[in-house]
Amino acid sequence: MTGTPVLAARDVSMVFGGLTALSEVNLTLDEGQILGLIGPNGAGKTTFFNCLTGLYTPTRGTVTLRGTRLPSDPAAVTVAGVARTFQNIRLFPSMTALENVVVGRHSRMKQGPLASLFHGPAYRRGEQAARDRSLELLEFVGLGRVHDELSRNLPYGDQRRLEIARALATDPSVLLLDEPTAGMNPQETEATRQLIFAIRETGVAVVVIEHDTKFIFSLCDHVSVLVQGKLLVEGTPDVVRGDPRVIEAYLGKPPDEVEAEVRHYADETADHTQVIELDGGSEGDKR
Ligand SMILES: Nc1ncnc2c1ncn2[C@@H]1O[C@H](COP(=O)(O)OP(=O)(O)OP(=O)(O)O)[C@@H](O)[C@H]1O
Repeated sequence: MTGTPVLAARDVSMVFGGLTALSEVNLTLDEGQILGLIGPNGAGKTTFFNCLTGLYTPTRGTVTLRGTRLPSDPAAVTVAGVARTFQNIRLFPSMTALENVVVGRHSRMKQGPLASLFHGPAYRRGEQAARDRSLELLEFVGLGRVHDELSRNLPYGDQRRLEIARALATDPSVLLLDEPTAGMNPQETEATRQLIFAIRETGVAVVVIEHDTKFIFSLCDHVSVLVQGKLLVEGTPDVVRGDPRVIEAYLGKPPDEVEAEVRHYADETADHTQVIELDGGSEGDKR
């Protein structure tokens, strides 16, 4: 792909005291791409997301969005067009699903303090537009029917999707998802895979952290593998899953089991492709 990447990290390092959590990590995310970030526990994946979203200021290196350097300020990064979800769900439990999404929408609104103080017509129009867009997004993620439920009463999988709707409410160019299928059953995981394809179709590029490699390899155009804070391998799912260093480092298998693992993944993917074709899968499936 040519042109300026939508998101680029160059030589990002993050040192906590004596611990180097990230060492000169690079990432290039192109328009329309779904990129997977995998690696063992403690590899630095969430730290990297924190550096991309301004929560941490990298010790060294830069992060740019369409060529412009991003500030070390999470709110400003959101306004610039990078949204994220967290590994641990961070909803407002006593608010409804709709209210949670409207909160995300507010980061996009340009209401001045006087408008909100006097609740004038401009304020009311803005609030109505935020509500309408939030309802649309709830429909998009499959939660329209429960928009009035308190978020704490929603099943776990729905809470994860609600977080995605709230992130989308900020109108991002890039969406970062930290373990979006953690704790989900296979049906919910598949629904999430389809949702991410649908998000890409709306023009949002996506980076996904996930431990479920089957999910990552069947979802992503490009996969980066972090091990001990360093980029070990990157490339297409085929390149990455066939790399013995990945299987050995990531799955902790001794070399003589590597070949069996590679065969296992290849077989599973072949089976999966067949199911999708029988079901007449979407465009996203065929990528
Ligand atoms: N704020 C912090 N202060 C000190 N050390 C930190 C901080 N945040 C992360 N670390 C350390 O950085 C390393 C990378 O952690 P990180 O959470 O980024 O890994 P991860 O790949 O996301 O792991 P997991 O898959 O378990 O979520 C770990 O050794 C962790 O203890």
